[in-house]
Amino acid sequence: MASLLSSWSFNLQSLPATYVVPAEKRPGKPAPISKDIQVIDLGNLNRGDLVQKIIQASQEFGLFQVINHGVPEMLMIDTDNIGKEFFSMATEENETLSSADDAQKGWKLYTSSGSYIAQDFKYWKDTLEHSVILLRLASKLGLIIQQDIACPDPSSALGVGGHYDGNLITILQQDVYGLQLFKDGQWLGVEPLSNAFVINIAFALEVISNGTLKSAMHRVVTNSDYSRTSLASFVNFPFDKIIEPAKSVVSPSNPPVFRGFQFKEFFEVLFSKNSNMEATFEYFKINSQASK
Ligand SMILES: O=C(O)CCC(=O)C(=O)O
Ligand SMILES: [Fe+2]
Repeated sequence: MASLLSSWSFNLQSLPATYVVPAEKRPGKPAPISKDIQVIDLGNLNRGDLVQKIIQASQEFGLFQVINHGVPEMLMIDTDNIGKEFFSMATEENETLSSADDAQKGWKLYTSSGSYIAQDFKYWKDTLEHSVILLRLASKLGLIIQQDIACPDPSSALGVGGHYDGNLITILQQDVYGLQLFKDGQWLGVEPLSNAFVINIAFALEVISNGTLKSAMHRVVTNSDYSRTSLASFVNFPFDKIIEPAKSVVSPSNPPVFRGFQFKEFFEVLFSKNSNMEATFEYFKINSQASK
């Protein structure tokens, strides 16, 4: 395992060349925080209005925030602090925790990208990843804690490059600004709110909704003043689960836009297409004229 960024990157004067993102993918000028991204109060609406609001936000942005979700703010702060504490622990301690058989153990500790994303440059982040299997729901939940260290050159680096998540939805907690959403040709900043979860529509839900709900293209930028910790819970499926447009949403007048596939196939195709998300989406579309 390459050394964790957290162990060597403090007080660097310049960005090491391997972290310099190719010019066309660099963050460029700072994106404004968008006031259009909805913050939905789960405690304040009747169910019908709430469902409408969530559907609308999922169609329009593919990303929204929720407050009054029932998770105590103190617990969210404590969890964030545990993430920070973990990454500030002595390096040797962290690195002896990690080994080649991480996949079998159900957790991984790594720097830069996850294993299925092949990149010729590195992302400015460390990740601790857990895989939790919820047997009763027959689903899988991946929990990751990520840390983007204060970066010597935020305009040339990325915490995570632009991507869509492949799972059902992602539930995310962020403490410092960094998350951005791509919409209508521009990057919009997602406001960090200490009491909110960001909900991200991911590719499998776009497929299940037959393209009605849009998965959100997003990325993470770094900054030079603060380290950023985020916790993301990925609601996943067992790898052999068939993902396809729900029977209740397809009809002769609304034919399926995506073909059915095994969940694991998404990651295989993504890998075979060198992490090109658009090409991966196209691969699963029945008719490539279909809108995205
Ligand atoms: O750190 C974040 O806010 C988002 C991370 C992310 O997009 C991912 O890991 O898929
Ligand atoms: Fe993501």
